[in-house]
Amino acid sequence: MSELTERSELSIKAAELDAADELAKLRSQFVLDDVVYLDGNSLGALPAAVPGRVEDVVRRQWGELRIRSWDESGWWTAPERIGDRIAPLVGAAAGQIVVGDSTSVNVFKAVVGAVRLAGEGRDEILVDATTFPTDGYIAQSAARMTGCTVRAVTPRDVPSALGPRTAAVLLNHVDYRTGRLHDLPSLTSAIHEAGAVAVWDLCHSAGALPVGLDEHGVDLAVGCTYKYLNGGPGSPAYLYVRRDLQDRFDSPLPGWNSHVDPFGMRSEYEPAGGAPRGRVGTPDILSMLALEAALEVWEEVSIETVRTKSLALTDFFLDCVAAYVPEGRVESVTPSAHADRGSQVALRCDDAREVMRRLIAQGVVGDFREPDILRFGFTPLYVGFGDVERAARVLAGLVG
Ligand SMILES: Cc1ncc(COP(=O)(O)O)c(C=O)c1O
Ligand SMILES: Nc1c(O)cccc1C(=O)C[C@H](N)C(=O)O
Repeated sequence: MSELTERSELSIKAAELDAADELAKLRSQFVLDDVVYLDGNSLGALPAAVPGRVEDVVRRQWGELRIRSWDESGWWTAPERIGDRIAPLVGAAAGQIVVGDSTSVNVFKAVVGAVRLAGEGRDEILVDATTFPTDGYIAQSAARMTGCTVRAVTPRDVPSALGPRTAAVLLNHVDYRTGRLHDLPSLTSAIHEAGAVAVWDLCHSAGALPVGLDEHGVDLAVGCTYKYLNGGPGSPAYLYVRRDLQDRFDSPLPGWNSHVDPFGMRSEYEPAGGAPRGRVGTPDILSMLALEAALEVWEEVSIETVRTKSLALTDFFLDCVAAYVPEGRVESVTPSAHADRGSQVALRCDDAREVMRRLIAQGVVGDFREPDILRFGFTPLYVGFGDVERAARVLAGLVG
């Protein structure tokens, strides 16, 4: 088939897929221009509801109500309330997620908390060898503080690395570089069989695919909200502590916001019950309420529908790349099996840094990851099949 015929066939296919896409209407709920935005796995696009909400929070809630807003505008309870909004997206019942702090800080709370839950005689922390670096750094420090050692293990090798000394295992649900989706149900169950505590980092899966935290008995989980949840730059992260562990969860950062009686101003620490035990200090209200507005877009969306579209988008991108880009010029390092794929496609390419720079200059925004990865994230709420076809076509024009 000639290149031109192939191109028009894929363009027609893209138009058909867009016409049949039940999520296509959501794109208007985001502020987007004619750029193809495939970097929502780093920073999600701006939901149209956010600017007005932030304006109200600043001008009315802060400007007019001032201190009264802690009660009257629901500021004080925002961490748990917004946690409950995230909960269904990651398969958690209400009352187990608290929003606040960065992912890194929550990794620290979760890993130290996990080691403390694991109890005596367990002094090894296994960490995903392919992890996003911050998790590894934090785990190292958590280990030093708790008298543990850290061992880096590739997720698929975790079952054979587990033993009677394993206290906690920190894993990424989706690999930030390759887009590989790890098998959360079976790894969690192997960790439990060994008597250890499972901590999952959901940064690259929450809002892109079903996680099933409760269903799979995950112990602790953390995630950011600025990627597929579109909370905005630096929006607060979250911590999940499974309900039956909450009474034993011993936070290494027991700030006054997690006290059972914060305004009692007591010198003795007594932890609150439930999700608020994961709080630390005063919540970052402006970012948090921007996130709350951003989450409204999920009101009528099921995460299963999002997953179906996500897989269709990444499949279609791989098809378009295969059709347009000369063979051997780029190589996908993202698994082709749906069961192993998150919501991104990573293409290895020798001159990836320069190619991404030129792609961005031509209106296709992905990102470059060391050493040679072109990374494209597909946010089903606002990316369409026409975007996908255009991205592959522009890429082919650059590398062909
Ligand atoms: C898997 C993963 N964990 C953690 C982080 C970052 O943590 P923080 O929100 O503390 O910057 C990222 C991305 O920045 C990430 O991809
Ligand atoms: N959090 C980020 C930031 O503050 C600046 C630039 C990028 C980020 C990211 O989130 C990177 C992202 N976690 C990644 O997967 O590479």
